[in-house]
Parts: sequence; C-alpha cells; structure tokens
Amino acid sequence: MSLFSINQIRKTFTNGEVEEEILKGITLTLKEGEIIALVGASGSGKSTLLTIAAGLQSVTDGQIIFEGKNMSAMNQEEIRKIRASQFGFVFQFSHLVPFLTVEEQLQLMLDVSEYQLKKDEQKKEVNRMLELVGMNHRKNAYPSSLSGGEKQRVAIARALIHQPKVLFADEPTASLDSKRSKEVILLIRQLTKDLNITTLMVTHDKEMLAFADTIVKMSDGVIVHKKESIK
Ligand SMILES: Nc1ncnc2c1ncn2[C@@H]1O[C@H](COP(=O)(O)OP(=O)(O)OP(=O)(O)O)[C@@H](O)[C@H]1O
Repeated sequence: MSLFSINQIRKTFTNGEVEEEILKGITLTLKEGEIIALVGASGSGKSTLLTIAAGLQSVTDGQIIFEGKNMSAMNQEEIRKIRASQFGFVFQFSHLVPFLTVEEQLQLMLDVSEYQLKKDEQKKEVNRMLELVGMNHRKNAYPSSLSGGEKQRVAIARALIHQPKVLFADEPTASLDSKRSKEVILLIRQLTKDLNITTLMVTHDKEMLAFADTIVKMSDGVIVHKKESIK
C-alpha cells in the first residue's frame, strides 16, 4: 500500500544573487514494508530530498502526501506533530546523549514524542525494542562503552520506539566498517519488514544496495534511474 508520495518536488536555494534549482521535479511513491535507497553523486540532491520528505525543509513547488494528507500545505505545528508521532530518524553518527544509559535514551524519546503510554507500559516497550535490536543486555550501559555498531543499534531502537510509520536514514552505515555496516542494514531491513514501516535511506555504500527493495539514482536534482531489487 502506498503511504507516502512525493509529487513533482522542486527546491530552489538562493545563494547571494544566484538562484539554483536543486530538485527539479522529483516524483516517487513509497510503500509500507519497503526500503528505498537514494543514491547518486555528492551534491545530486539526496539529503535535500530526504529532509523535504521528512518535513524538515519546505518545498518550492510540489507536494508531499502522507497518509492522504498534503504536508506541503500544513503549518509548522501540524508538520511537527506528524514528525513527532509518525517519523523516526537515524543519521551517520548515532547522536546518543552521553550521560544517559541505553534504556534512558529510549525513555527520553518516549517522553518527548506524542506517543502516550503509562509508565509501566513504557518500560515494557523499551525492553521490547531493545530486545528487537539485540541490545537488552546492555540497557544499563552508557554510550562511551558501546561499539559504533552497538550505538547505531540503540539509535535505531530510539528512532522506532514511538512506533513511527516512516524511518528516514541518512547514511546510517557510513561510520561503520563493512561487517558492522552489514549487521546494521540487516537490522534495518528486518525491522522495516517486521514492523511494516517505510524506510527512506540515503547511502553511498554500494554493498548496502543489495538490501534495498528499490534503488533510486539521482543526478543533478532529477531521478535518472529507478530499479526494483530482485530480493
Ligand atoms: N540550505 C542550502 N542553501 C543553499 N544550497 C544548499 C542548501 N542545502 C543544500 N544546498 C546545495 O544543494 C545541493 C545538493 O545538496 P544535498 O546535500 O542535497 O546533496 P547530496 O546528494 O545529499 O550530497 P552528499 O552526498 O554530498 O551528501 C548542493 O549543491 C548543496 O550545496
């Protein structure tokens, strides 16, 4: 089922006197239970597209339709509510809070999200999520004692603890070696399927593409190639 559609998105930035069109009419439909990988040369517009789809930047023209509603026509507060309740984010670096334990990182996310749970249910949910990413045994650890791969597992759990429908991942494996990258992408793939979410991921890592359902190649602000994976 189509959850998200990006219709004819254009984005222009003004640098001094110069106007530059960075996205030149991008159209894309994202389905539930699917990983879409955005690839392309540096500067082709991948991160701009990701942040626009996530409602972190406005469009110059076009529409972002999420669950039948046009996000591009919403005010900041309406967009913030969708972000807080329906979207999760993972970046190149885990951005964990140094003075919070693994368990507390997830707890904090539940406290600030729109996801309302009673305290005892919160604890159960945190445990369940940590179990899913294989980090329950380290729930009392601080980030400084975790490996890069473990930190990313916690960051993924934190991104999904409030049960969002979409996961936005910007270079989630870029700071990891090949073995850890594979573990992290396998985890993202498994969670995308098991939780039936949609994952939109920017990556430079060709090895990661085998785990995507759809690969979208961008060049100079347009989609030049779209391929459904055989997996
Ligand atoms: N806020 C901004 N103001 C002006 N120009 C911007 C802004 N954000 C991005 N750009 C420009 O838009 C172009 C696309 O940037 P973007 O970060 O989307 O590319 P990318 O494909 O994600 O690149 P990379 O792989 O290097 O991260 C670049 O030329 C960049 O300099």
